[in-house]
Amino acid sequence: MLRSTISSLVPRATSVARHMSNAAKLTTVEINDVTGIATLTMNRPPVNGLNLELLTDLNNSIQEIEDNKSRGLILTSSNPTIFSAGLDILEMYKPDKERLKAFWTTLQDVWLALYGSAVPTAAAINGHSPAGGCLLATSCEYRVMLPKFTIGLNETKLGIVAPKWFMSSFLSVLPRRVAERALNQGRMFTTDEALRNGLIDEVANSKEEALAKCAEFIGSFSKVNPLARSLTKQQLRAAELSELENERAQDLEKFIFFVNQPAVQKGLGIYLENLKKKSKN
Ligand SMILES: CC/C=C\CC/C=C/CC(=O)SCCNC(=O)CCNC(=O)[C@H](O)C(C)(C)COP(=O)(O)OP(=O)(O)OC[C@H]1O[C@@H](n2cnc3c(N)ncnc32)[C@H](O)[C@@H]1OP(=O)(O)O
Repeated sequence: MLRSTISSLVPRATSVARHMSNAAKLTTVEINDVTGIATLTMNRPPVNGLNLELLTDLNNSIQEIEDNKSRGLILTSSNPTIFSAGLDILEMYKPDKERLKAFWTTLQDVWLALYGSAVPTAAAINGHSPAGGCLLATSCEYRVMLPKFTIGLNETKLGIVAPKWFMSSFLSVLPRRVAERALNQGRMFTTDEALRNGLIDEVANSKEEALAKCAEFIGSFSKVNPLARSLTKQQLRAAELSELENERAQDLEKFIFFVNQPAVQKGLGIYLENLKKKSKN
C-alpha cells in the first residue's frame, strides 16, 4: 500500500490547476501545477461511447500529455456513473466502410499510445467500465474504482471476440486462468470482485479520493529516474506492443471482415435494441 500523504498529490487544487488544452471537445486535459500530473477526462454524453471522434480526441490528448512532459496521466470520466460504455456499437452496426476503417485504426492508435505511454498512467474508474472501457483502464498501470460499478471484457455476450491486444491488456493485470474464464464468460466484475481478483488495485469512495489515490501511485515514482522507469515499462510491454505494430493491417482486415458478417450484424442489432428497450423502462 502506498504510504505518502495523499493531500500533497491530490490533483484538484483548482487555484493552481492549469488547463493545458480543451481544444478537443470530447476530452479535457488539466495539469496540476503542483504535482505536474495531467488529468485526462472523457466527456461524451450519454455514456462515453468510444466513437471515432472521442477516440481521436483521446489520442490527441495522450500525445499532448507526452509532449508536455507531464509527471503522469490519470484517465477518468465526467459522467458520475459511467467511465466508458466501451466502443460505440453504432460505429460497428451497419457501418460506413471508410469510417469503420478510420474508427478501428484510431482505436489501435489509442491503445498503442496508452499502453505504451512513457509517463506513469492510472485510471480513476468512477463508473461502469465494460469492454472498450475496460481496455482503457487495463492499459493503465494502476486502477482505482468506485464501489457498486462493474468492469470487464463482455464481448462474448455481444457475439463478438475481443482482439488479441484487448486480451494482452487484460492478461497484464489478471492471472491467466482468471482472464481466460472471464473472457470466455464475458464476465463483468463488480468493484469488490475486481479488487479480489486484482483487476483493480484499490477502491475509493468518491471520485476525488480515486484521483488522489491515482496521484499517490504516480507520486510513488518521484525518487525513481524517469528515463530508467519509462524504458523499464516499455521493455516489459514491448512484446504486446510490437505484436500489434507488426500486425496492424491484418488486425484491421480481420475486424472489418468479422464486423460485416451477417450473424455479427444481427447480434449487434439485437444487443442495441435490448439496450434501448432497457433505457426506456
Ligand atoms: C475481430 C474483432 C471484432 C470485434 C471486436 C469489437 C470489440 C468491441 C468492444 C466493445 O467495447 S463493444 C461495446 C460493449 N459495451 C457494452 O456492452 C455496454 C453496453 N451498455 C451498457 O451496459 C449500459 O449502457 C451502461 C452500463 C454502460 C450504462 O447504463 P445506463 O446508465 O443505464 O445507460 P443506458 O443503458 O440507459 O444507456 C444510455 C444510452 O446509451 C446507449 N448506449 C449504451 N452503451 C452503448 C454503446 N456501447 N454503444 C452505443 N450506444 C450505447 C443506450 O442504448 C442508450 O441509448 P438511448 O438512445 O436509448 O438513450
